[in-house]
Amino acid sequence: MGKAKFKPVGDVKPEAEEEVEKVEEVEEQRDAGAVAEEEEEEKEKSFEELGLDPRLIRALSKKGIEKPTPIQQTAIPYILEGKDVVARAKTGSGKTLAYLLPLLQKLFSDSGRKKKPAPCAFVLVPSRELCQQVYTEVSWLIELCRVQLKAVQLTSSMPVSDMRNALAGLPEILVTTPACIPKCFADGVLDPAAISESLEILVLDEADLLLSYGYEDNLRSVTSIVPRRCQCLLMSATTSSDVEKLKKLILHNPVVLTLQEGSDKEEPVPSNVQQFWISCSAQDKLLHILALLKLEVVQKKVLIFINTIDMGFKLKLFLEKFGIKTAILNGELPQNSRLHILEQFNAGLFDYLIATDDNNQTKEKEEVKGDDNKDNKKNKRRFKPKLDAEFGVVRGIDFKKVHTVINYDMPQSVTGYIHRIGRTGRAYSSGSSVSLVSPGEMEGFEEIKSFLAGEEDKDSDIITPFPLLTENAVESLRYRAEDVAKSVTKISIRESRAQDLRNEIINSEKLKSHFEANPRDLDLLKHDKLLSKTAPSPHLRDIPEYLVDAKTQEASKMVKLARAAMGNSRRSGGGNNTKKKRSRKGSDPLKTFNANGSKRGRGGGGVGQKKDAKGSSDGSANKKQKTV
Ligand SMILES: Nc1ncnc2c1ncn2[C@@H]1O[C@H](COP(=O)(O)OP(=O)(O)OP(=O)(O)O)[C@@H](O)[C@H]1O
Repeated sequence: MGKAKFKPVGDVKPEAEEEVEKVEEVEEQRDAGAVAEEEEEEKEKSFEELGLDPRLIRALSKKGIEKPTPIQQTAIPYILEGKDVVARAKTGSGKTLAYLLPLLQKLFSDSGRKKKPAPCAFVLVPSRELCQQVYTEVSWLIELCRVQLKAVQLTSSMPVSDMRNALAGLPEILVTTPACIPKCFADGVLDPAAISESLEILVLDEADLLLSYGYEDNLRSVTSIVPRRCQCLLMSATTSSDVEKLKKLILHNPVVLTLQEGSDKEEPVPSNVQQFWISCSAQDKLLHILALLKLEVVQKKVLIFINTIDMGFKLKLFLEKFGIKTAILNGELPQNSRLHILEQFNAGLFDYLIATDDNNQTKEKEEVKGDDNKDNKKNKRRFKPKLDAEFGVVRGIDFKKVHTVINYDMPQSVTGYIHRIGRTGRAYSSGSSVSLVSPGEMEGFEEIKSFLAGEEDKDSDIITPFPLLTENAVESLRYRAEDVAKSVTKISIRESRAQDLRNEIINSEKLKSHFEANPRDLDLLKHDKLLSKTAPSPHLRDIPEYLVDAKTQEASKMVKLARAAMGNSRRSGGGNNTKKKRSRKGSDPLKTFNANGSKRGRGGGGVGQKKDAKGSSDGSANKKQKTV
């Protein structure tokens, strides 16, 4: 998170000029001293210098958070001043605390006074998972600060009686989705007039996603009762016309902050994420993911994205046959199960999570065309899933310690790519991504690449070919992979999906009561259990050494060594990892090792300098390539 600059973007209304100038002043001051790296470092502000309350600083310290990220350094003072703020900063840059800290500080001064008839701070997020995440974050801050504030979360699926109970203690902070508020009005749980009287701060988190989740009408009914004096904050990872629309709909003369790191170019993907790709046919994707995971040339934990639920089950069943256990996360699972899977994954209880990243049912309808890219009219969908409209597992979720994101299926949009990749390399940690790109996905992939490279740098290769898998290594697995793939039939996929759903519904009930009694116990149920009825046969579980190409074997050893050096063993818990950053940097084989033989020197032929897709090896095409 090194050097950072902020500058105003977009069409700020004339009356906002004063604020924008202030932002420019900030930028000028930073630029003036930006010659020497040390000076730049010196200018980094501490939480104290941002004017944060000592209670909050102590609470952060207890959680191992010692210095603010760039977006926090810039946004917090403006929010404390009472300005409306639009903050755009890349995924994992710490936007949640950037608004929660000043929001809480503002409420501190009110705590102890007479309770208001409705919450005075609303945080609106696009999904239930995010609701839970933000609620958890705000709850530990309140707890550690020992202040008399109360936060609640509401989602549309809650029974009205639960909603009433939650609001009965007159909470100051409400974390919810936009869809839930009109429902609360309709059920008489929230009173619009009381909100108009009480509301002081409104936050739209993940603003770039709110409209794409279909919340426009819901948001309009909320904004119609937001009082003029209310401070509005809009946080987003990408710039889009949706953000602009929301800005116009809700904000008054906002300060617009855009985080730019290192250069003037906007880089929406964190610079500490190395991005790779592998070109293969749609049919060969199973083979390639098998090679990546079985030969252990990617760092665990691994988050694997697919576009349809059936594909997730196909992948799970396929990998199971080789003794690779995975868990599945998608919108048809009950909410308790989803939250539990997330908690278990974050706690390091399993290494591989296969996730479907949104609730777009049209994609689900395409599943029959599916992975083989074949139109097959006979294959009408028989299993119609009931997807949760507030499901959004990927976007904005703070997956902990994910080292690798794999796009098994390519996302359908540039924004989708950015949000997926943003699940690794969060805050000050490092990560990498590997995208499996079939010929049919190449157009979309090129679009993503040119977006990331930007207008001026069209030829630069931010996403480079994955260097640690040789063709021999992949081919050595082909026979087994193809044989096993045939055994994963549509019927077995359907049965597994139905079985998994049944299991999780039962689990969900157990979880509900269990969580009530033991909120901290994570190990009640295993989500990465086998779905196939037969255990993997030994000849598939253990790939004989003679089959594995020597160079890939060496790469795999390096990855394992790096894992050991990083202390990234399975079942490692949470905690602050900034202290390990140095050794992690030095030992990541994705920076120091090249399967083609050479170790990477400063100007040498490692991953960063590896030949690009067009065959350039002079490094010029890779000048945007970041090392982790
Ligand atoms: N100042 C800090 N120092 C260290 N870690 C931090 C700091 N601020 C936040 N974090 C941690 O960084 C991670 C990412 O933060 P957060 O989820 O707020 O990112 P984000 O910008 O909202 O990402 P996204 O756009 O994907 O939602 C979290 O685990 C958070 O606890």
